[in-house]
This record gives sequence, C-alpha cells and structure tokens, in this order.
Amino acid sequence: MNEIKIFSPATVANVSCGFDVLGFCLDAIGDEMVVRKTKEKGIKITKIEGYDLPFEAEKNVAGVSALALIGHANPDCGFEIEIYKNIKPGSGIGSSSASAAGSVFAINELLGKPYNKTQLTNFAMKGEALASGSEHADNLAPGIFGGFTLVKSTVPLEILELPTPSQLYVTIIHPQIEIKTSEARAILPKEIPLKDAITQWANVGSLVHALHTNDYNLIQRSLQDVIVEPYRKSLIPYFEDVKSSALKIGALGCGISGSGPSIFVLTKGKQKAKDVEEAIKTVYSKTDIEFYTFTSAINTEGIKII
Ligand SMILES: Nc1ncnc2c1ncn2[C@@H]1O[C@H](COP(=O)(O)OP(=O)(O)O)[C@@H](O)[C@H]1O
Ligand SMILES: N[C@@H](CCOP(=O)(O)O)C(=O)O
Repeated sequence: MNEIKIFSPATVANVSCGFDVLGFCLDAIGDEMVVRKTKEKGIKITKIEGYDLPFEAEKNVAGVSALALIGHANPDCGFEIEIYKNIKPGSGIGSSSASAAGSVFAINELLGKPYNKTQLTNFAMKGEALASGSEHADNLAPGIFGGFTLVKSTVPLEILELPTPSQLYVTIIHPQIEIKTSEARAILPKEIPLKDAITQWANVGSLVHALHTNDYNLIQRSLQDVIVEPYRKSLIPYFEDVKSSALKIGALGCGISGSGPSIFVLTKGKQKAKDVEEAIKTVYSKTDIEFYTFTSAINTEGIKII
C-alpha cells in the first residue's frame, strides 16, 4: 500500500473533572487526511484545505508527530501529507490532536503497523506539545482508541480504555471566538487547595465507576469541575447561561470542552440531546456572537481508514 485516506475524529478532553486525563471521541465531525509514500525521505505537507495552517512540517502538528515517528522507525521512504481540515483550530474539540494523531496513524498503516496505539499516541504527543506547550494526551487517546479514555500516566504513557454507555449523546456549542490551548493553560493556578483536590478526585473516580456500571444518575453527579472551570469560564461569554439552560432541561452535565471555547453537554438519549441543542442555541441567539451547534453519538471506533 502506497497511499491511504483516513478520518480523524474530533474529541472532548477533560470531561469536566478529568483535566488532562479524561476524554471521549465524537462521531459527527473530524478531519480527513491523505498520506502517501514518497521516494524522497522526510515529511512534506503538500495540501491543506479548510483553514490556514503552516505547511512547514516542523510548524504543523501533523508534521511534528510524523517526524517523531519516522525518527524512530527510520523507513527507507518519505511521506507526503494532505490535510482536509473540518475541525476549526482553537475551537476546543481537539483540532490539533486530530492532525497529530492522523499523520502517525496513517504512516503506521503504510509501514505495515509496526507500532501499537499507545506508541502512536506517544509520537502524536510531540505534535500536541507544539500546539499547546504541553505533551498532554487527553484528546489524542480517545481519538486513537475511540470511546472514553483515561490517561493514567504520560511517562511512561499508559492509557486505559473505558466503557461507553450506549445511550450517551453529546451536544457541542461553539461560540465563534478562538482560545489557544496554550493561553488557557497559562491562566491556571500551579497549586490548588486540598479540599478542591478531594472533590475533584472523588468526581473522577465516581465518573469512571458510573461509565463501567451504566449509571446515568452517577454520571450526572460526577460531572463537576471545581478546579479548572472556575478559572477558564471567564474566557467564554455566557458560559453560565448555557450551562444553566442545559441543566434545566435535564442534561447530565455541561462543561468546557477541552480548553474551550466549545462547551459540551452530555445527555441520556438522542431526543434529550436535540432538546438541549435547541435550548442552548437560544442563549447565543440573543447576542451578537456567532456560533454553531451539533449533536453527536460517542464514537467508539476512533480514527479509521476511509
Ligand atoms: N494541523 C494542525 N491542526 C490544527 N492546529 C494546528 C495544526 N498545526 C499547527 N496548529 C496550531 O495549533 C494551534 C491550535 O491548537 P490548540 O490551541 O490546541 O487548539 P485545538 O483545541 O483546536 O487543538 C493553532 O495555533 C494552530 O495554528
Ligand atoms: N487538557 C487540555 C485539553 C485541551 O483540549 P483542546 O481541544 O482545547 O486542545 C487542556 O484543557 O488544556
């Protein structure tokens, strides 16, 4: 095989309580990429459609993660990459992660799959570091593995695949402002009060338990973030209004998707998700902020060949 086309899905990182460790994969939106072998060694980005992003491999996350992989594998060929970007950079649903994961997934397939999913995540973390200034894997892991994932540690990298309750749906609302992950990380405190840490790790533990036991009521009681959201919500206009309108209509939970500005809402059942989507639209409709919304199932497959 000399050429491959792949779909690399958008993802929601943090899931309220699990900053830098929890994430899940979306069905409704993702980037497409075409990667082909070249005689000339190295990585070339030959086409980018959708958004204005750097073509230099060292400045594009897809190139950086691909360079990390070939630096390890030392193949006797090079690769050219085409990126068809549907996920807006800086939107908070893992745009950089989709590119970073996509290139290494595709190259691994073209090389006959020498690496497993955890190793691919490790290469892709080099790309994520370029975008956000930190080697976090909470978008990469759900994109590569599918479903819900927990990054138990980054050094050494250990990823746990969590179950996805079948009636879980997500609605995303994206106010059209850009928040750079690096900037949203820079405003976070370096130390946190013990009482907040206790609340947060209890929520992470109970959310993981709830996913394993299909306990929607416990999911609802676990989707709470007392550490990061209080700092970041001020970056997102009308965040509290969106959250309260989603919760009023019976959502399981609502929080900042990744570093924002997208906001995610989890619901039990597709109809409830649609009802939530209508309700939260009314918040931004009353303002001059442009926005889009969509509702998605949880994607349990992750990145795939198309
Ligand atoms: N292939 C790429 N896809 C998306 N963003 C990229 C890519 N290559 C470099 N970047 C840069 O990464 C930043 C976006 O990443 P980030 O702030 O983490 O947002 P997101 O939440 O959308 O991943 C932008 O500065 C963008 O220019
Ligand atoms: N854990 C990271 C996740 C960033 O997600 P993104 O989709 O905004 O890139 C963080 O919260 O900083």
